[in-house]
Amino acid sequence: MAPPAIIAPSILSADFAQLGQDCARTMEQGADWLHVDIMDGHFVPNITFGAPVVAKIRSHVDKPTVAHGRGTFDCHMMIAEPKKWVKEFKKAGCDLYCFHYEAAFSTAAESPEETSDKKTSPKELIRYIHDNGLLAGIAIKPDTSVDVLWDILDATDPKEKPDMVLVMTVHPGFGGQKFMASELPKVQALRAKYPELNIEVDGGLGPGTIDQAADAGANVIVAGSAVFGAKDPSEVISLLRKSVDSRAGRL
Ligand SMILES: O=C(CO)[C@H](O)[C@H](O)COP(=O)(O)O
Repeated sequence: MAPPAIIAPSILSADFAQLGQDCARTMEQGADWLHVDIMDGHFVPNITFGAPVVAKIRSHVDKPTVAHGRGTFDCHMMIAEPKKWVKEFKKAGCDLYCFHYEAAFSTAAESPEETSDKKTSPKELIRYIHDNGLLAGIAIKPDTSVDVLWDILDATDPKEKPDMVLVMTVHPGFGGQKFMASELPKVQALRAKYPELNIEVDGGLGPGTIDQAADAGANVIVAGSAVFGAKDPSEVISLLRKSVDSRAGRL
């Protein structure tokens, strides 16, 4: 059976002038995780915020008591040099550090102050994230084939295996874009091979698109505009959860 639904509202659609309160309210409305979009203006053509802001909002939401538990900060690192920021985000209160495969061969520098000629690789980066006490996620953009993930998911050393895969259903950079159903065969292929893997989808998810994503096998659902723009966010969160859990035979 696929793992239970995890609903992770993307705070990209929150009111940044009252981010802490918006995050706390979303949790009260039934969210499991918060999806925290970090954009650096290089890897994607947009800039959001960094570790100091994550540290501030962390104080508004209780830390999870178990891995993958309620209150998990699922930090989606849309940044060009993911290894550089692992320690900073751990300190800030991130729980799950999800980097992009497309950025994973960048510099091996381990802090913003450091430079390095060495390059890292996805498996090395996952090991490094785990060694720093975080869960590790790996994300792929719409133009990236799911085939790049098999070798990583089949890593024999558990330290090099990701805890979650994120399949982007929009081109990363902005909220409120149209859902790309063309990405769902990637989710189907992942679910067929890994029944227990946490598979996250992100971009354009809401009441009108959730059934397709749930049918494909996604269980971690990111929704920004659909949740923060809803008249009744609790109702939307509950609808997303039901769609996933009923398809997984949990209801
Ligand atoms: O990663 C993202 C953009 O790069 C956002 O998380 C995503 O697009 C969510 O927004 P929405 O649900 O409004 O599409």
